[in-house]
Amino acid sequence: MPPYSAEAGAVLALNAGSSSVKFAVYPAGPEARPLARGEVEIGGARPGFVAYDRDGKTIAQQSAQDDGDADRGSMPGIKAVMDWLDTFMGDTPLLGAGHRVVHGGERFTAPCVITDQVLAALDTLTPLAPLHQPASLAPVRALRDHRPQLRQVACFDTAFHAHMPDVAQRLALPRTITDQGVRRYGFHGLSYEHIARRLSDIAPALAKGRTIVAHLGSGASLCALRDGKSIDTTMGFSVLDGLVMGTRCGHLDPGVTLYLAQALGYDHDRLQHLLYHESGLLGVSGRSADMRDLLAHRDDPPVMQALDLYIYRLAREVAGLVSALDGLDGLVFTAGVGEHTPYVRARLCAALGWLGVRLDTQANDRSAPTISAADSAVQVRVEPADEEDVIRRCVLQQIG
Ligand SMILES: Nc1ncnc2c1ncn2[C@@H]1O[C@H](COP(=O)(O)OP(=O)(O)O)[C@@H](O)[C@H]1O
Ligand SMILES: CC(=O)OP(=O)(O)O
Ligand SMILES: [Mg+2]
Repeated sequence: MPPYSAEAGAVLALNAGSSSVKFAVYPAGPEARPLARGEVEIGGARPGFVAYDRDGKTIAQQSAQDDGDADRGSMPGIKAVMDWLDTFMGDTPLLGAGHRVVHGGERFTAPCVITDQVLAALDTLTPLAPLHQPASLAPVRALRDHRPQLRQVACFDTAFHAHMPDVAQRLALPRTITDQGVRRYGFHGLSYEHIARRLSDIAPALAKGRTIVAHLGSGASLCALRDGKSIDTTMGFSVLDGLVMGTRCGHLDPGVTLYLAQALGYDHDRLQHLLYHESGLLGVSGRSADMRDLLAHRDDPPVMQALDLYIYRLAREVAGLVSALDGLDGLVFTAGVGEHTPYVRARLCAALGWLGVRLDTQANDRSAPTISAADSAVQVRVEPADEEDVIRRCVLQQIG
């Protein structure tokens, strides 16, 4: 039985990303500490799920069977989590579940309860995020099948950027096109919202200032925060823009896609696969999309080229956002690579030396909360990503 007042009930937060679904169960009250959290691996070497208690102890571990459980579309992983949750919760009612939904389009700029109509509207956004949107909505459907009465809430990755200035949203295309929603949206908004809130708690001066947050995971983007609000970000119309990512290309001259289509006969599906799954660190290194693997093979020249390009493009994009912000007070690293890779942080900070960024090498090596030196003109921090907490707050607000 969970160690809290059972009558109060609990809420579930599901964060479907490109390589996993993270989940957390919380007491339905002001307490932000999850009762349990875990991760569903989709595909990969060991599909299945694992859950941890409040102290990080493994309390459930289950491998998917060999009968197609790795298929994300049918979300058997979620079913396994729900079965486990039924036991874990005992008589405690589950009051609601919240989901990270990658695309809210022009219509959904705030969290909302998912009705049949909302779900149908979110389905129509799939062409805007062809791989992520179905992955976001699959857990919604799986939960609806498992618990038809459960209230579900959608929390949008795009919403945090909905009020960026017009120049940051606009593409230099004819208005007949941009009027149809072809514009820059930005993503990873739940992660940025969490960091903005954290900064207001732990570094209020920085929270009011000009800060760039580097969300470096499988997908990667930067967000320029002024007074805690997004004023620009590196992902745009799609999750392909901006930084070099694990398997995505980042910023790419559109002429390349025209050339591939015309001269090399690439059709839509082949182009999509190339840009989403075969490019980025994987494409350049020819070895892996995983930063840990790449760091272990730095003596391999294509691996080093991939790392060099990753850092170079990060530094260029940071410089672009410094211009948008008219300067820089803070730089915050978050998500898998951002939190766990001193090498990437050290190289990026070295490339930003011209801005007065100075690193405390020892603090960086142990991924301390503050990794800039005392004489640095920019405060550099490391903060764990916690999209689940943002989802928790949205659920409590919507069902409260
Ligand atoms: N300890 C680590 N050292 C280096 N890289 C790591 C470490 N842990 C995770 N990563 C990197 O983080 C990536 C996943 O980040 P994460 O934020 O969990 O991604 P997502 O939420 O997009 O699935 C992995 O591909 C891996 O490259
Ligand atoms: C928006 C996006 O790229 O998400 P992820 O990092 O989970 O792939
Ligand atoms: Mg993520």
